[in-house]
Amino acid sequence: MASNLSFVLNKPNDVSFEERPVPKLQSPHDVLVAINYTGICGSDVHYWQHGAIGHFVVKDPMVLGHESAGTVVEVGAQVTTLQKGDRVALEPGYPCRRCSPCLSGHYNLCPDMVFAATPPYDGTLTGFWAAPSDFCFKLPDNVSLQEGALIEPLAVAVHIVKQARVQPGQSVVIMGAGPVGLLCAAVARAFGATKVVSVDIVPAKLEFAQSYAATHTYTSQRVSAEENARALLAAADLGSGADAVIDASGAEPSIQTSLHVVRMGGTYVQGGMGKADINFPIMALCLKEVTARGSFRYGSGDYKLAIELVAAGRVDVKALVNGVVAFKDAEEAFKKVKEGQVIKILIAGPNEKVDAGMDTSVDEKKLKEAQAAGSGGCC
Ligand SMILES: NC(=O)c1ccc[n+]([C@@H]2O[C@H](COP(=O)([O-])OP(=O)(O)OC[C@H]3O[C@@H](n4cnc5c(N)ncnc54)[C@H](O)[C@@H]3O)[C@@H](O)[C@H]2O)c1
Ligand SMILES: OC[C@H](O)C(O)[C@@H](O)CO
Repeated sequence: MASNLSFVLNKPNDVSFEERPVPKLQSPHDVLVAINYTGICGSDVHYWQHGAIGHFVVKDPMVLGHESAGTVVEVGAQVTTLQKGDRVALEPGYPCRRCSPCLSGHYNLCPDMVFAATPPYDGTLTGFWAAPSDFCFKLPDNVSLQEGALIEPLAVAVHIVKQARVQPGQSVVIMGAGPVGLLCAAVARAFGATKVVSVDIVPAKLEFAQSYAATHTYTSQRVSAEENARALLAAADLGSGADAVIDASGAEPSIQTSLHVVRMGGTYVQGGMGKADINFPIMALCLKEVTARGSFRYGSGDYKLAIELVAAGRVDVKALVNGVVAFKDAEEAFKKVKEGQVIKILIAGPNEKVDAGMDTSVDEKKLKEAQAAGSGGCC
């Protein structure tokens, strides 16, 4: 059997490569998948740097990674939907299927969720991954395995935009032009929004957003939230407010501005995960009868729709990928994400050949801007 080398976080800033046993199928409904590509999420970087996100604390060594695509190498006796050789996007969280949220169709809210690279559970930066077959989504022939690794963050964006109930012809403002915000912009366009405004504090990110999916951009100012909102509405010609505002930054000033940007009776969605508690303009929420919703990971139908959007050419995920590195260079890739040098970088599986080296050249100006800005923080 090929290598099951795994990229393990031992403690903050201490990672190692370990050969681990190839996982066994736990049920006849499971499949074994050889991992081809894995993207890095802000939460992976946060665990690597801090060893914890909220009450999720890395106490024992944990394999990182949860944005993966791979190839089926073994199928359980009861699996009817997949066969060996199928290329799949992996949904990395497995709910209990028995609790009230699961039975009501909101399995992403399952309190007993087993989620990859969320302690105490290992992640997908490994050679082989065993998973329930209904959480492995076959990729159409025109969707590559590298695109498959982007389905996870795209499903996050699909869920957020669904929570915003975006309708054709509407205006949507998206705070944050990191991978999640950019993908929200692309999904909002695919849902028929005619005005999509990307907002960030880093001009270089907005330059990319404009070339990607945004119809308008706005550089957030260090002024009061009301003043910032007024300038944003004027800059994007949004009149008295946007139909929907999505926070994909987690930053307190962005959340505050959002409530002053949304129109009377509009919708606000909290997708970003920053500080647990902030000052929130609750009077604006009340007086404008704003509908506010949270958004957590993804649920029924989100992976399927994410794949369909890519297959149909409605969302371009390839444009976000700056490069692919070999498995042995995983820590370097983490450093590049932390330093804001890339939008998305993929790590090839330990048994995967990497043909072209990534372009590691760094635009010093963009890097400095990104480092100075930081972000709302992860989770
Ligand atoms: N809800 C979920 O299930 C879920 C899933 C994945 C990620 N997230 C969260 O979504 C957020 C975005 O994820 P990401 O990977 O794109 O992160 P990211 O850090 O790459 O992007 C955040 C962006 O927000 C910008 N920003 C910071 N302060 C701002 C401000 N005041 N106004 C406007 N923009 C500002 C940053 O410059 C950055 O471009 C993070 O908070 C992450 O934790 C949520
Ligand atoms: O995309 C899924 C997210 O990264 C996870 O929920 C993470 O933020 C916490 O485990």
